[in-house]
Order: sequence, then C-alpha cells, then structure tokens
Amino acid sequence: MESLALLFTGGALLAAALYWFVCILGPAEQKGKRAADLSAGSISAEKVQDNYNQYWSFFRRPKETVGVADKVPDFVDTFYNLVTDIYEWGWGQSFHFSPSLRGKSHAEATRLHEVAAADLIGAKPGHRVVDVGCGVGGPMRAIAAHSRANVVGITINDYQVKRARDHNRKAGLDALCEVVQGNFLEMPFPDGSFDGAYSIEATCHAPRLEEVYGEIFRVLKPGALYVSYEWVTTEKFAADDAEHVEIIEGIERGDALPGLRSVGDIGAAARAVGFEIVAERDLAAPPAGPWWSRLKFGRIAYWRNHIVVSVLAAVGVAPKGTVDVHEMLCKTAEYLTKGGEKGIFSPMHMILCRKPAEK
Ligand SMILES: C=C(CC[C@@H](C)[C@H]1CC[C@H]2C3=CC[C@H]4[C@H](C)[C@@H](O)CC[C@]4(C)[C@H]3CC[C@]12C)C(C)C
Ligand SMILES: C[S@@+](CC[C@H](N)C(=O)[O-])C[C@H]1O[C@@H](n2cnc3c(N)ncnc32)[C@H](O)[C@@H]1O
Repeated sequence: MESLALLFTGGALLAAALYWFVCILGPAEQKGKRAADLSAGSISAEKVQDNYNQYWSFFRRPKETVGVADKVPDFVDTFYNLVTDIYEWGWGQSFHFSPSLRGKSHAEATRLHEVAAADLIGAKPGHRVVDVGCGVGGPMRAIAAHSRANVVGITINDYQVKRARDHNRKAGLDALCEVVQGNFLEMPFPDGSFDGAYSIEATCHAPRLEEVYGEIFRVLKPGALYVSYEWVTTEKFAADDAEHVEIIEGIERGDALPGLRSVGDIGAAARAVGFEIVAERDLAAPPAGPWWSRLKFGRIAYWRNHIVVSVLAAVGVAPKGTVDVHEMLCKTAEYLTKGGEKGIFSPMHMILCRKPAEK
C-alpha cells in the first residue's frame, strides 16, 4: 500500500515537474504557438529532413553563385517553411530584433521598434502602406493599430500568409491588414499605388538590394517615404580576420542570406534606384541597449527547448527533421550574439528614403 502511495506521489511530482519545465518555464514568449503544434509550414512531415538537406546544399556552392542564383526566393521559402513555427513558439509573432530598453519588456521594446517605423514614414488613417517581407504579421498589426493606416503585407511563404491572416482576424485587425503571397522582387502591385512602405529585417534575403529597392520605388507614389531596418556588417568588420569571417558566414548560413551587405552598400543601393536619402543611422549603436541580450536567455532554456523538440519528434508529434532545424537555430543564435558583441554586425541599420515628388 505504502509503495503504491509512494509511486503515485512520485508520478504526480514528475508530471508537475514536466509541466513546470515545458509550460511555466516555457519558451521565450508564448504567442499563438505551442510546442505540440510545431509543423514545417507547407512541407509535409515526411519531407522535412529532405528539405533541410536541400537548404544546406545551397551553401555548398561557391559563394559567388549563391548571390546570383535565381533560386534564392525558393530557398528562402524552404527556410521559412522549416523555421516559422519554431520562431513563433520561441520568439513571438515579430521576426526581428530590437534594441533592449531599460525598464521595458522585450514585447514592449519590439512594439516600440515597429511603431517607430510607422512614425518615420508618417503613416496615418487613409494611407495605404506596404510591408515588404511581412512574416506572420507582428509588425503589421502593431503598425495598423498604432497609425490606423491600411497595411498590405507581402511574403514569399504561403504558410506565413495563412498564419498572418489568422492572427489578423483574431486581433480584429483584418479590416486594416491584408496579406498577399508573392515575391518582393516582382511585386503584384501597380506603379504608384502606395503612400508609404517599410521593411523590417527582410530585404537582407534579396540577392541584390537594388532589385527589391527598385520594386519598392516603383510601387510608391511620388513624394512617399520608405523606411528599412537592414542587416549589415559594420565598419568594424575586417574581411581579413578569420574569426570575423566565420561569424558572418555562420549568420548567413543560419538565416538564409545570399550574402550580407556592408553598411556603405545600403545608401548606395537606395540612390542607385532613384531614392533621396532622408536619414540613415544604426539603431544598434550606443546608447541603444544590446539587441542580442534576448538571445542570451541561457543554456538552460536552449536545453529545455532542445529536449522538448527532441521528445516531440521522437514520439512523432513534431516532424523528424525539426531537431536538426532547432540545432541549426541554436548555432545561429551563437553567431548572432558574437556578431553583436564584437560590433561587426547590426540587424537594424535604419535607412529612410523618399521617392522624389513629381516636378
Ligand atoms: C530577421 C531574421 C530572423 C531574426 C530572428 C527573429 C531569429 C534569428 C535567430 C532565431 C532564433 C534562434 C534561436 C532559437 C532557439 C534555439 C529556439 O529554442 C527558440 C527560437 C529561437 C530563439 C529563434 C527565434 C528567432 C530568431 C531570434 C533573419 C532570418 C533574416
Ligand atoms: C525575418 S522575416 C521578417 C518578417 C517581418 N518583417 C517581421 O519583422 O516580423 C523575413 C521575411 O521576408 C520574407 N521574404 C524573404 N524573401 C522574400 C521574397 N523574395 N519575396 C517576398 N518575401 C520575402 C520572408 O518570407 C519573411 O516573411
């Protein structure tokens, strides 16, 4: 009898510990996704491992051909099928960084970073604004709620379109927010059809920045503003420093980037397509708090997530390749943190541009 009670108490304690480990400690931010719902976007469960291998084969080519390959949007699409659910589960609905702010939570800092973009382009009620590379729409919802402008998001990834539309509906913002699937290198919008545009940590996926900037220029009305938060290597990056190169290549491999640009390339690309530059500034520069602090949520949290993903994959709840994808993200987080600490990389180089008004 006593051993039965002992067994029962032991079992209850174990269940409580498991619940605490997975649900209370939980992922960094629980918004919309539970670990048990992890999928691989539009890829069927049995094809995840193949798609993951395919993703890596892209980086086995010589670097010059990675940059010019027409296949970049396809490989970026595969990447987002693999990572979208893990991002939502472990990070939230906004797939970007923000400077950490004293006294503010990550969620608050994220929102402030997003509405700052809306304020920079003067988004207001009645405006039609395009969100270039919108993810599952975290920024779009914050910006629409803040400015009451109509926001049209575009993403290459079908699964993100579905997630973003669901979130918009649940947030009661579907009257202001619209999402379309498409390639931002050839946007399905007429010339001069938007009063403003923004892109948050998305145009880094374009093989050539001029191509996406040229498209944004085309769809804007004369006099309209465009703001972008760009991923760049800073002036501190030294191409002859092996450690720097390893960090930057690690960031490229773990984030589906055809090649990171240097800070000077951004303004040059904007000017080349006809934009006037209104302002340009690295939002990660001091006095901003480190954007990478949230990535340092600790070994324990990474291990907890790793165990959760491994168990779910082993019992067939999550697709098998999910463990590899999660492992890749753990390494990516290390490279991003090193890039931030060494000051050789910024994910928030801000550029504000205007399409010249018609004479
Ligand atoms: C702009 C881009 C994405 C930026 C970030 C949103 C993501 C970059 C690295 C991601 C993560 C790394 C570690 C993951 C962790 C191992 C897992 O347990 C939970 C999710 C992570 C924290 C994940 C979350 C999103 C990132 C921070 C790129 C792609 C241009
Ligand atoms: C890191 S996510 C950022 C998403 C969003 N801006 C945010 O901050 O939450 C990058 C986004 O760019 C989109 N993207 C990348 N390449 C694209 C392309 N060629 N056409 C359209 N969208 C693209 C991805 O699908 C993804 O939604």
